[in-house]
Amino acid sequence: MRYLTIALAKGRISDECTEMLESTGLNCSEMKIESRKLIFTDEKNKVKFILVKPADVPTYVEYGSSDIGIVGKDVLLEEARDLYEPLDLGFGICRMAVAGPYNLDFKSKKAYKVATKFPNISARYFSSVGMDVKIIKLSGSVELAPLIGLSDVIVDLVQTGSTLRENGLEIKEVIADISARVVVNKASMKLENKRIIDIIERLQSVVKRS
Ligand SMILES: Nc1ncnc2c1ncn2[C@@H]1O[C@H](COP(=O)(O)OP(=O)(O)OP(=O)(O)O)[C@@H](O)[C@H]1O
Ligand SMILES: O=P(O)(O)OC[C@H]1O[C@H](OP(=O)(O)OP(=O)(O)O)[C@H](O)[C@@H]1O
Repeated sequence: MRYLTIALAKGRISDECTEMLESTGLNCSEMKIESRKLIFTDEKNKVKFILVKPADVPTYVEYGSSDIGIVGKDVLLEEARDLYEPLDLGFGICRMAVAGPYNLDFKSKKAYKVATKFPNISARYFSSVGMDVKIIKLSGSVELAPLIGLSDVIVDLVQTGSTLRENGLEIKEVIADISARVVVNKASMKLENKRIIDIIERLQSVVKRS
């Protein structure tokens, strides 16, 4: 039996990911130990886990280097890869939103400058509402951009709203609800259907219980 490979997003969602996988009976406990190791093997279940940057999870899965991936919906919307997305895991919950200063009249629909880590999501959203915008790609601390005149608004993730509030910004429009999702390579779903469906069903039963 060949190993199935599961790509996990490093960072914010990785702990909840490993906990959920562990509660399905898979063994990835080694991943919780602080180390620089990026690949882990569950010999009993013939599964390998790889730890990659969130934005790279869809790439590994689309090319078949991983059969399964677990990653935020924000990354899936931004990367728009050709994958199956069979399951919402119900954690990593936040929203993708347009935000700007309290005094900005967003409804005036003028030609805004938009700072964001998500240029594709932003371009699609503003085109769908018929607004002509200039998109400025940043890598983080996006809330800073309107404060120092780099942009008029931002498109970013909002969870508690603290980052917006503490920088004098508010949500103008919500673009999408975000949470961690399971994705599957299309060929793997055919070739390893039974094993992959088994993992999805086990994850699904843990999601229902939580
Ligand atoms: N404030 C937040 N609240 C809840 N979930 C979030 C929040 N910010 C990000 N996420 C979710 O967690 C995932 C990982 O976020 P994380 O901050 O670890 O990575 P990143 O900063 O997007 O990636 P990179 O390390 O490449 O910069 C995101 O893709 C998103 O789905
Ligand atoms: O609504 P909140 O609970 O304040 O969370 C939202 C913040 O969390 C994320 O940033 P992150 O911490 O990943 O840092 P970043 O700016 O480097 O992306 C996101 O980009 C927001 O800035």
